Amino acid sequence: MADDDRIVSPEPEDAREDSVEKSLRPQTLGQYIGQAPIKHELNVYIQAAKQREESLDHVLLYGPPGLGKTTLAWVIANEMGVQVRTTSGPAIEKPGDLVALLNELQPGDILFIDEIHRLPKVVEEMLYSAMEDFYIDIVVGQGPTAHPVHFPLPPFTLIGATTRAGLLSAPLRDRFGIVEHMAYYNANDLEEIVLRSADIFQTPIAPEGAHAIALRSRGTPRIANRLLKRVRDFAEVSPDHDTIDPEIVDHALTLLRVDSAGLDSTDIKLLTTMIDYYNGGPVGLNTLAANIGEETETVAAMYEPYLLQRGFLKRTAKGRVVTEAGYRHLDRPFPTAQ
Ligand SMILES: Nc1ncnc2c1ncn2[C@@H]1O[C@H](COP(=O)(O)OP(=O)(O)OP(=O)(O)O)[C@@H](O)[C@H]1O
Ligand SMILES: [Mg+2]
Repeated sequence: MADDDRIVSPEPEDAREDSVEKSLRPQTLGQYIGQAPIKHELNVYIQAAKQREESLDHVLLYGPPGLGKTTLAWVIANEMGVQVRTTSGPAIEKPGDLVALLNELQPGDILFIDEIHRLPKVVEEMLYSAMEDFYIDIVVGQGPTAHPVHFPLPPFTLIGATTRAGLLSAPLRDRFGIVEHMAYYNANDLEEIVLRSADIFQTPIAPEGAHAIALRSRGTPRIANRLLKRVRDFAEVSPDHDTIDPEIVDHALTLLRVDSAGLDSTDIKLLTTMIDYYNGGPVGLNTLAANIGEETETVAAMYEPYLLQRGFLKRTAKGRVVTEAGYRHLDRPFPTAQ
């Protein structure tokens, strides 16, 4: 199965899912569920910036895909009462693309750059003066007529989002006054997100049903919303379930091969390969990836983070090791030292 076909992939499935997501996006900090420490901090900075009638300091949001970075950027714009322009690192190919974007900003506006770790170096370097002192120097013309032009910018806020904070250069990272790490959501927050989305879809759901979906959503709102949509289909065609309850959730997600902890068949293959062929580890990531027929990068980015976070896997100096909780989840006896 290709990675982007995984029902529990944290990446958006397609353009259709993208548009459903837009309809589910909270508009205000009050509607934004979970991430309490981040909301609290941002609320202070937003109120302070508004009182001083200044633009908000630049914000860097980092964390795994699907946790609500893009959503939060729109919420911030809404709370500040400013416009937001969105783009992404790979979309800004040359300095002229950045100039065009910056040129359209009104004072206080937000420029949102997704996947900011993928900005070309020349563009990144232009951002330094833009972020720090609100100007850029560009060279106009070619050959003997080329001359530098000093281009002042309105005060603006850059919001950068990245799943790979470690790939950002220090000079860029240091220019963000506000740096927030997005954490996986707990089951209560995900339950609330599912209930809110079901309300928007006008789908009847029991709180226990929402909780059952939450437990299988890998700490990720995007996955919670996707599982809700799939379960809703099952509930709608089922003669004896008009409300989503734990029974129909279990039925639907078992058919879709998402287990009680949100693991799919690849996650399980990964863990059982480690147990059956390597005594639970330690195993190197490359070896493991080759064994289950996946790219190392894919295992590192898509499978491992959640297994680590759930405590089914741990990293050691010698490689990855299946934990006792991992064995228990698979109903396998944990080997005791002899
Ligand atoms: N705190 C939240 N409360 C309610 N819904 C949320 C929250 N966070 C995210 N969502 C929902 O989850 C979906 C994914 O969020 P979003 O697109 O912002 O994720 P992302 O972190 O930008 O992902 P990516 O890294 O793939 O760009 C959206 O449909 C959004 O409505
Ligand atoms: Mg996003």
